Amino acid sequence: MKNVQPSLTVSGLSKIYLGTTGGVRQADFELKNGTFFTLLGPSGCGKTTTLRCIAGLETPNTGAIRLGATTFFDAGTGQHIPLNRRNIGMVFQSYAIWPHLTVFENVAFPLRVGREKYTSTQVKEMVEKALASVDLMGFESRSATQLSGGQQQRVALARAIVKTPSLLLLDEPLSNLDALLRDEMRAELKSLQARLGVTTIYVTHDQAEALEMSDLIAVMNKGLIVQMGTPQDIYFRPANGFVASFMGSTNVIQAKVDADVPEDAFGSVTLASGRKIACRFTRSMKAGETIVVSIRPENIALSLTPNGGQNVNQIQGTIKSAGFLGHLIRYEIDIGGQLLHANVGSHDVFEKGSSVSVEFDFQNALALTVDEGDDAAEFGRGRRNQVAA
Ligand SMILES: Nc1ncnc2c1ncn2[C@@H]1O[C@H](COP(=O)(O)OP(=O)(O)OP(=O)(O)O)[C@@H](O)[C@H]1O
Repeated sequence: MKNVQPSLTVSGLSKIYLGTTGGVRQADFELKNGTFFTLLGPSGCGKTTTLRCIAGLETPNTGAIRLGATTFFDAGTGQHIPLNRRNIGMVFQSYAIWPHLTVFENVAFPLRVGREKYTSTQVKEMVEKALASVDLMGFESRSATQLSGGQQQRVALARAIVKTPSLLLLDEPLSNLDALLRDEMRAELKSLQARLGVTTIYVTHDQAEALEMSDLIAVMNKGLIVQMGTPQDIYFRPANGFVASFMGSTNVIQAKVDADVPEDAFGSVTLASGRKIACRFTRSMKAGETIVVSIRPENIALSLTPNGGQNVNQIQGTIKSAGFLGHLIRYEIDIGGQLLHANVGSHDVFEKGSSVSVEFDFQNALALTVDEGDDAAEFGRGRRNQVAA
């Protein structure tokens, strides 16, 4: 890492909207050149605010933003480079394509209004290159209104890259497309970004999108970056209960720590039912602390009689419901007032109401802190405990 010139450095960035508590607080990140970086989090967590500060559309309250040797913004020195001098390409959810202009003129727009002057041959070359990158050759003279949603999105992308930006900012660019097209565009967008090698910041609230496309993800909650890491880090090693539950597909149940546990160790916790289980702790925790335990549905085995084994938790539960998913059945199991989901092979059929042995390895039960500001009790029930198939 040491020898790589950081492409974008954001340090101590805060922007809180006047008279509100909304915005972003103390965001810090450094992106290597060419990184696909995603700001991921629920609605209102501050993703767009962060992006707008980097673009120069908002003036931060504190912090600094640097791209290589260029300071975009520094609250300490008062430096502030305006948007049109940051060489940034942007695409938003609403494509902001001009309906009265042709595809060519939409893409050429940044070349016509910028400070730099281009000859008509240069404009033609640059627009054609950008249109070829998004697979829209031959559409130059079409009116933007004669395009499908997906094609309009490509035009917006072509316009964002026509000046070969140093930074590409994408704010939920796929959310207006239907599910099938969205999937297709994810792969296309990722390969276009890799081809261009442009550092990209992508805003989304869609976990799958973030996992599939990113080199690095920052999960945000209530204005704060609560975890930053690779998709694998975020998925397999969530920093706390909020990240685990936000990433979906996991059981998040409330528990209390039985005795002090050091970092990177196994320890015992007590569930709401009074049942004790062993968990893996990635950080030290104190006796009596309220925590959440994350257990992935695919790591739970069900049987009519306990199989037991070394380093395996065994809890008795009752099948509440079953959902057939083809190759899997997704069971909802009551374990003494708390609900767990288990995805098991569809050859293992259990009747509703039957008593089952619920088993999972100690190491697959991850003890996590409850995120600051979130109510621990919220994690043990209701929506927070819902897991996607
Ligand atoms: N111009 C503004 N004035 C006042 N408050 C604002 C303004 N823009 C955003 N906010 C508030 O700041 C918070 C963060 O908003 P932001 O748009 O950054 O969230 P987000 O994570 O991008 O959400 P979404 O996914 O819904 O777009 C929200 O509470 C929002 O209501």
